[in-house]
Amino acid sequence: MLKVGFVGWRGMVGSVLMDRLQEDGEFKGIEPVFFTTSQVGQPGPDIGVDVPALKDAFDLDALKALDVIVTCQGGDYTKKVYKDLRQSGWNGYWIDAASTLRMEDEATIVLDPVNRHVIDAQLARGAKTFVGGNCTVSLMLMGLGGLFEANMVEWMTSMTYQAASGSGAKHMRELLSQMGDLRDSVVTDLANPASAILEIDRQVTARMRAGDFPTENFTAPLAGSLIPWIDSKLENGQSREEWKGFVETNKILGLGDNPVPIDGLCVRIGAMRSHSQAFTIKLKQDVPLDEIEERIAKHNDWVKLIPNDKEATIAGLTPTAATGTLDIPVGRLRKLNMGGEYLSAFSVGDQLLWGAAEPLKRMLKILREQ
Ligand SMILES: NC(=O)C1=CN([C@@H]2O[C@H](COP(=O)(O)OP(=O)(O)OC[C@H]3O[C@@H](n4cnc5c(N)ncnc54)[C@H](OP(=O)(O)O)[C@@H]3O)[C@@H](O)[C@H]2O)C=CC1
Ligand SMILES: N[C@@H](CC(=O)OP(=O)(O)O)C(=O)O
Repeated sequence: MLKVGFVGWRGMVGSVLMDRLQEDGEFKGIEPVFFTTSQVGQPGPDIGVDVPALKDAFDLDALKALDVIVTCQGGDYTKKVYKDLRQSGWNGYWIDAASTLRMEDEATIVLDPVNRHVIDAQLARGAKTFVGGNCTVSLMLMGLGGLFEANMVEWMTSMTYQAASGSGAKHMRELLSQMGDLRDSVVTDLANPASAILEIDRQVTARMRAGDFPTENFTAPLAGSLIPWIDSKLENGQSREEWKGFVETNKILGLGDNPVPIDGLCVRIGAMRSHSQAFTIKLKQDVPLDEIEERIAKHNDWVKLIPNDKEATIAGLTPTAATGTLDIPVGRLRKLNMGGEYLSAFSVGDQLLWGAAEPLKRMLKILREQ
């Protein structure tokens, strides 16, 4: 039985991973050991099987006793521990949610419904480091995998609408605080249907711009607004989140010297935990829409084709519909005015499930079944 260490299990991504492992009965097939950076010696989580007290996540000797380490603790932890652990001779499997190692040669980005062939080839050549992809990239590939599988994409743009959870738990709280603050600022006028909406709007805008509006985490108002920048700036003017769209997609697909050009703008919006994306796709050929729909729908068990009409779209193609589910709704599929090779699409997905925890859970299962 594989001895599997979990680090970062009580964080937001880690908690979702714990839930999914329990739901699928995965703990029964492994010997789990739980680690912490702050609560050494405290009892481990209740997962339906006995677990030892929490161990120190920086104790290399304790880590070296493991066959597999699964970490959702974040990039700083990976930076502190991974290299020393490998240099100490540990040759176990490292499964990581953080971006730190993703583009390293020794790392494979895991999204098995899309790149099981790449994962299997890497395992066969002895690879030991497996990293979950960026959430927008994984969610895009879960939605449009059928087009990439059929080698139909010449290039693509992705314009994202990313939820607060992508920045972490504190940011989700801040979004709600901002929403509540705005509502509180006009509560009396709002209750009066005869009040002037432009006066309410003036008060709300003044509140968003006020020095004491809660923006400590986002550093800008998000509720009632948006933030068209995610992560740091690169020299070419892209944000780091935008850069990941091209490099990670092509690495996941194993396209090497023949990458598909992908670029776009990443925008934070006031959704809680589901990311949305609008795509413009240049196809290699003018393929009929019904064939495109079929390829998308048949690619995996989670993609859910939403008919391109208003009722179906507003019912099924939203963060409200997708959150908390493994569904990847894809809709707004139509040919654009630019010509038959130009396709639009819109997709949504829970960024803590397929965007973070689910690929890691499935990688652990792949190792267990080897
Ligand atoms: N948020 C996201 O959307 C995504 C995140 N990731 C990666 O996962 C990493 C972790 O992200 P996320 O889960 O959001 O981080 P969290 O901040 O929720 O958790 C990280 C760690 O903080 C510690 N912690 C301190 N106080 C608390 C508390 N009150 N409740 C829970 N944990 C606490 C825990 O470590 P300890 O038990 O040791 O104290 C926990 O493992 C990120 O840094 C990123 O690399 C990847 C994809 C998406
Ligand atoms: N950057 C993503 C979340 C995330 O954690 O991405 P990555 O795993 O690539 O660091 C977002 O803000 O929505």
